[in-house]
Amino acid sequence: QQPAADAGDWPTAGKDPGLTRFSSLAQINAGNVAQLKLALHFPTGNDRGHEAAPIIADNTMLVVTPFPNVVYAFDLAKPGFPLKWTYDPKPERSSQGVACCDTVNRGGAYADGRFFLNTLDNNTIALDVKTGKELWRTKLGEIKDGQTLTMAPQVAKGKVIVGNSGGELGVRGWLTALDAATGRIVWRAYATGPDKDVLIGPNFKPFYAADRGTDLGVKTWPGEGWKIGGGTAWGFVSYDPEQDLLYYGTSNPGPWNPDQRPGDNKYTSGIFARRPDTGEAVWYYQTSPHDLHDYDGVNESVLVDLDWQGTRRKVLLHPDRNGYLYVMDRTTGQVLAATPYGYTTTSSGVDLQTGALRYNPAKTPRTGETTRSICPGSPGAKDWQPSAWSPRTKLLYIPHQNLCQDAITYEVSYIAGTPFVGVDLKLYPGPGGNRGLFTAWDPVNQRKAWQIDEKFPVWSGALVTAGDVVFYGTMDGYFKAVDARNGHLLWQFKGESGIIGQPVTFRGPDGQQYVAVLAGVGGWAGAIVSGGLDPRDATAGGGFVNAMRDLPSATRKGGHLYVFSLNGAAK
Ligand SMILES: O=C(O)c1cc(C(=O)O)c2c(n1)C(=O)C(=O)c1cc(C(=O)O)[nH]c1-2
Repeated sequence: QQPAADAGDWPTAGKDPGLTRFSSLAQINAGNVAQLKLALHFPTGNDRGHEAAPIIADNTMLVVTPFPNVVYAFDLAKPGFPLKWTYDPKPERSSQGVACCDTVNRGGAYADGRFFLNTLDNNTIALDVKTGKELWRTKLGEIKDGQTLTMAPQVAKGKVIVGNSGGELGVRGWLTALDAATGRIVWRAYATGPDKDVLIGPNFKPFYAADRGTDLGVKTWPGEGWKIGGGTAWGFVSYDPEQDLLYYGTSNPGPWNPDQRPGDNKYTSGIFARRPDTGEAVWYYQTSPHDLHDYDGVNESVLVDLDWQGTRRKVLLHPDRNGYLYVMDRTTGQVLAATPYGYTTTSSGVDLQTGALRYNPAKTPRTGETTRSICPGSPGAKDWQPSAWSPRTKLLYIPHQNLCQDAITYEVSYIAGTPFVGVDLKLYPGPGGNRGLFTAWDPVNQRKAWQIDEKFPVWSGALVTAGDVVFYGTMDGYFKAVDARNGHLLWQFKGESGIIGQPVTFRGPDGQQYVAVLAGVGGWAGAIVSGGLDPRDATAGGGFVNAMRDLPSATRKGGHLYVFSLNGAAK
């Protein structure tokens, strides 16, 4: 939506502040993409899930690995893209023990000659892109409390925006802004607790009555439950310079067992709009009040302008884990539409008058009981894997999954730095049996334009270009290019490991268009391979192992950077 400074670069994970993941480059198009050739293959030597978006700026490609979060900088101005420098942040090893879902990292962000990254052990670091020299490092949290950092930072108005992880360990969630020049913490906004901690003041104007009130971050919890109540901010953050608002989602409340936390559990599992200068909250909308199934609210909000029922509206598109594709007025937080884009048994719709999600009472987990056919399961209709928007086709390209689950719920005690869940899951394929879907969604007409079935969950990001080509990867290792208009497969490449990374495209100094993606299976969905989990234990890996028993025979672990172009290797 907002044009990037240089269309040939890819400065932040979402490409532009609105997270469209759309590139205006069109050298590679639907007619010639079948001729793509490998231009660079770089094994990272790291066996964990590779979720990062390569970042392109200053003729440099910057890649962050999973723990130990090594940064590789490639010189795009030289033939063959040789390494320019590497940087090892040497994070504390114990951080691996508290990461919920593999030891992933979703990549860094570039601004003004600097590269910003988060390490699993809770540091945000700034590097000089020319030299790889560390400029500053700020510690933001404690491993012993169960905190980690996995998200890709955003940069807005000279600030680096970072959110924590640890919603499965009773971590109290926050979003923090650091001064990009010095690393000083400018503000921190908690998701739970009194208004002063949540940075709620006189300018907080939620659209729906259910989200209005004083100190709801305390009053919607039993006792002091808000102190260990989750609401982390581990997803992508979007920024609208015109509205001067940041948008991001908060994670699930802790523990998962809903009987232990009666109330709405504000401000978890919802979307915040905040001012980047002060962190002050402007609106909030709770997608899943009193979240019953770990649906979170962290999925990306893509900022687009739409012709909506006769008027031009500034909206955000938010494909939530709870199964609904929300079209919201991003200036007010009003829900204009909430349409299921996956199979759902846990609710029967969203009331557009009150904003309330209509839960199906038959699917409410109760302590001591087993609840069956919870659809979507806890990873939701879509997890963290980000969608892409094309202003040409006016479609949102959503990589996602089709999974249901049975859940056994029990009482859990809080012990700092250990799982605070109280639910054992067993995930399995949803209707049709295919575990993955790639959906092109038309938000104006609130329907699918086309859809591709995939065997495994589609756990990679999506990329769309002005050449009307959409790219995504599969967990069994295919990197695919499909026609943005109809989903027809145009090209595919089989990589050495399953793909859960975020594909990007850029123009090299030689004028050629390149496409880059990381392979390296893992994350929550691929933990059976990257973590070597035992397929006989159905509840292993948070219950995901049960749905992925055939993944180890379809791919193997290992990180690889692949770069493609029409003419092959960079000259
Ligand atoms: O609540 C949290 O703090 C938190 C953190 C993370 C993470 O940091 O990776 C995930 C989740 N929750 C989560 O619910 C989830 O489904 C998930 C999947 C993945 C992944 O990388 O595959 N991470 C996470």
